[in-house]
Amino acid sequence: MAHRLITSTPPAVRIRGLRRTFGTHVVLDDLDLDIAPGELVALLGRSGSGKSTLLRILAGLDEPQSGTAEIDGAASVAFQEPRLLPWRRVADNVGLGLRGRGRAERRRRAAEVLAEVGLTDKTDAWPVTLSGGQAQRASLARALANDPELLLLDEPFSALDALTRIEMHELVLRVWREHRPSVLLVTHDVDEALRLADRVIVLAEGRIVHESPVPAPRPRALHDADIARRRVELLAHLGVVEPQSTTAHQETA
Ligand SMILES: Nc1ncnc2c1ncn2[C@@H]1O[C@H](COP(=O)(O)OP(=O)(O)OP(=O)(O)O)[C@@H](O)[C@H]1O
Repeated sequence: MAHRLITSTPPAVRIRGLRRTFGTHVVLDDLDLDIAPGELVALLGRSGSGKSTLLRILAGLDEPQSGTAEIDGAASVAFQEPRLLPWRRVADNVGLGLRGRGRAERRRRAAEVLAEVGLTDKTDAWPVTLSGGQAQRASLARALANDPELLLLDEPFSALDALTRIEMHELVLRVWREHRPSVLLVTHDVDEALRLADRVIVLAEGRIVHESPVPAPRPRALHDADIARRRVELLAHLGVVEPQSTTAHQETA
């Protein structure tokens, strides 16, 4: 089943027939997906369903056995762990992706994106002195530094406490509104997906088994009937609740 977005503009990401196996284990199985320019897509799936593998392929960190993943422009990635180099100050970490530019230009751009994520006061700090939330902001700043057309986020909020996570949601939405990259956000958290995404997709057995556009304007109330119905639907596709409760909920929603 092909999952294509009907759009008049060419997609920012075009994935066709993607297949990745590890030995006999088929992780991605003939996967098709389009992401529109400026679209924020959340990717849900059970542990081991291949979410990170897909993201790594898009980031150029892994190769599929067959199929294509085309990106219109540059991609940057932020991981669950901030992955800051401990022997470099925050601004130098943020400037790492700006190879080919002079040191002064890297510093200037690092200062710009650090201001954007609210970390100006940590410009010259060592990574070890940052809180978890600050380190994740620095990681986001590094991903933004080269002004990517595609931002790949691999569970960047999952290790954060609930309040910091909400702050990060707001930050990502602000950055996204301002720069309008396409975003692919890998998450385990159905509510996070429903709060942030234009479209939520579910990966299982190497394929996209469900997708749910989320038309509600932001900020979103998670108790809204439409969102609540989508949550039950998504949980059913993740195998967390019985499919019949989706139907029951739909009838009452
Ligand atoms: N380098 C590798 N060598 C062998 N198997 C791998 C490798 N990378 C991933 N896998 C396997 O591929 C499957 C998918 O892994 P992946 O990390 O993409 O899943 P995921 O959906 O991101 O999981 P999680 O939510 O737990 O992070 C898993 O079964 C994993 O063990």
